[in-house]
Amino acid sequence: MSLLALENVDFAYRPGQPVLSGVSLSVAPGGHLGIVGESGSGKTTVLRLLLGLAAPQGGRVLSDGRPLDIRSRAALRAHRRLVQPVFQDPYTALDPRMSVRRILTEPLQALSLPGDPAAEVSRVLAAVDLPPDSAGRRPKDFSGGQRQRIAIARALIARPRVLLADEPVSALDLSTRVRIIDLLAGLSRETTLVLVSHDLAVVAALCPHLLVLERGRIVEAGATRQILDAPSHPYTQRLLASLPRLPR
Ligand SMILES: Nc1ncnc2c1ncn2[C@@H]1O[C@H](COP(=O)(O)OP(=O)(O)OP(=O)(O)O)[C@@H](O)[C@H]1O
Repeated sequence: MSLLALENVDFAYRPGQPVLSGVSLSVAPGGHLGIVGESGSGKTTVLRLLLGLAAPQGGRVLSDGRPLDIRSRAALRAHRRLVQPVFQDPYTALDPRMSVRRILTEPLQALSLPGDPAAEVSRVLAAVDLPPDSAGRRPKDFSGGQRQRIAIARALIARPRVLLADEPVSALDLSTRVRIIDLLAGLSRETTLVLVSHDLAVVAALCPHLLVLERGRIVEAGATRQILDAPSHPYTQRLLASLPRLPR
């Protein structure tokens, strides 16, 4: 069964201006999914719906097989335990006034998760390769790549089954990018990644499944390697020609 799905979803921020039309997708355990498309094609909006930050006007979002009603606090809490986000910019994603310990333990409190917070903080800091004494420091004491590690640790502390990542490395320099990609690639089998990225090399490295969005519609979906090798839709062909390619 899928962990997360969109079924025939329509969405508009403003009436009469559709942003997503008839979008269906399904995230199976371990089936890392990459989402690509031109700027404005609706990638971030797909992630917002998957996160439960907005509800579609047509179709439905399935959370662990059940229709998600974001008006229900209980349903949203259950959904947040299933799905956690990582955003693009590690500089704005972390509250500068908080210690790393507080940043990391906040989701535990918000979701009333069991377990010893100190042990959980140690667990996730180790998972993202940060030293244990990071907990007492503040975001300003860390580099961009280290801040993104903190953001990933915050997402992981709730032991989500799906990590939704919106351009998680595009704000980082090249060598840091590679290290964060390695970190995401090494996620435990229990965590499935849904990744939006402009960088096809990043998507190809992390996601065996790919979905191509053009102006709010899916024009191609399937095995990443197959689509990159032989894109069947003209939009995908143009997109591949205009985006950075994976060196082979
Ligand atoms: N909060 C909003 N209110 C109104 N329109 C919005 C809002 N957010 C996005 N849009 C519009 O919805 C469309 C899709 O935006 P979205 O951010 O999902 O695209 P994207 O593919 O993620 O783009 P990018 O790659 O530039 O981040 C765009 O036309 C955008 O202008």
